[in-house]
Amino acid sequence: MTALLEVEGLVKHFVAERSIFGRPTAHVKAVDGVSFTVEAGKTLALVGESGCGKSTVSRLVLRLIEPDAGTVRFEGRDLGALNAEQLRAFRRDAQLIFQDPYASLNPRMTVAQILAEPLALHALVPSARRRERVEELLRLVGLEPRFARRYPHEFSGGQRQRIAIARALAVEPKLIICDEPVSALDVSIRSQILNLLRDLQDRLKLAYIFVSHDLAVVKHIADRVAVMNLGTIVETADVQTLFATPRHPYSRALLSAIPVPKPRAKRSRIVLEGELPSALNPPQGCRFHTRCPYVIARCRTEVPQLLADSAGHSTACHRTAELPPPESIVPSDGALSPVLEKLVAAFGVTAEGTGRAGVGQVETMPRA
Ligand SMILES: Nc1ncnc2c1ncn2[C@@H]1O[C@H](COP(=O)(O)OP(=O)(O)OP(=O)(O)O)[C@@H](O)[C@H]1O
Repeated sequence: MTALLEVEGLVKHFVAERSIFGRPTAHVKAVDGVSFTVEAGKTLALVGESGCGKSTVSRLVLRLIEPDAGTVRFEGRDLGALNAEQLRAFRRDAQLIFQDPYASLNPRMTVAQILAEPLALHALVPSARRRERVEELLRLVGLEPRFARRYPHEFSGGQRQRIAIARALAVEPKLIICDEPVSALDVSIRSQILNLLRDLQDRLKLAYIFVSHDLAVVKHIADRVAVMNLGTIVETADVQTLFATPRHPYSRALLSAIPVPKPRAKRSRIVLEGELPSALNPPQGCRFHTRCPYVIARCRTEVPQLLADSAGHSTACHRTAELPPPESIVPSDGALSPVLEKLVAAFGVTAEGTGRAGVGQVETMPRA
């Protein structure tokens, strides 16, 4: 069966510097050969530190920017080969929800106008039925229909994200890209929005690409996870598999950086040593080698391929077979899974008091 979305070999380099004659002299390798699939009705989480290329992948998938190379197929059709009318139809099928709903909602429009706009644009509902559909959409995201007359500034952050979700749903999409949809929200309402997204997925058979730097949130929502580092995917697996047996040293470091809810709990956070590389000048060979505790000579010269095992767990690391099992390096006070189960219950905890790096960030120290 064909996946809803198939992304293959996607590349996007941005010009970072030009000579005085206007010729490009430096490029940011934002996305450099990314491949993944998303099944209908399922969630793929794209995780990684800030600047690893998650948002650029999202914009490429939605064809908001053109790739330098690679293909994106939606329901088997190459988006690069669509004519204007087909691209318009695709824009209905695939929607985007942003981190900051306030910035994405027009402050001068009422909620009714905001939700009616896509209905009119895609000629989905006759004008006489629009009010009814707006009320239906509000109920779908847990808001009262009487809110339709209000403006975005009259709502809380969580309510505004519900309005943004309702607007995305107005066109009955098959895929929604959620770009850090709960990062800007209060911890107390993050779980409400995540539960809403899951509930809507079950009811409407939606597929999500869930972009996040926060693995604790990802555990709660994803079916599959793709871990990105400097424009490439280094590991991809089912969510349970990735959390229980992360293979790539970068995934292990990211997982160990999830804050533990109990301040006194023993934890063994992996603090990486070495130079923090940039997408402007990524390291040769494996892009993680400057920070990898298991680096060998081969890693400095040869790019590791993303290779899948028979269970569909893919890793791009020359040393996958030789590394110690994650249990021996991650927690010092018990198995990984129970620790993470507690995190799920308490996800959304901040990085306060857990080290210098933020949530989802790997702490990197210069090598002595
Ligand atoms: N239009 C652009 N022009 C030049 N460089 C860009 C552009 N857009 C993104 N970049 C660069 O590409 C790299 C990847 O950026 P991207 O926003 O995709 O990462 P991200 O993982 O989504 O990070 P964040 O979580 O901080 O948004 C970064 O180095 C960024 O500075």
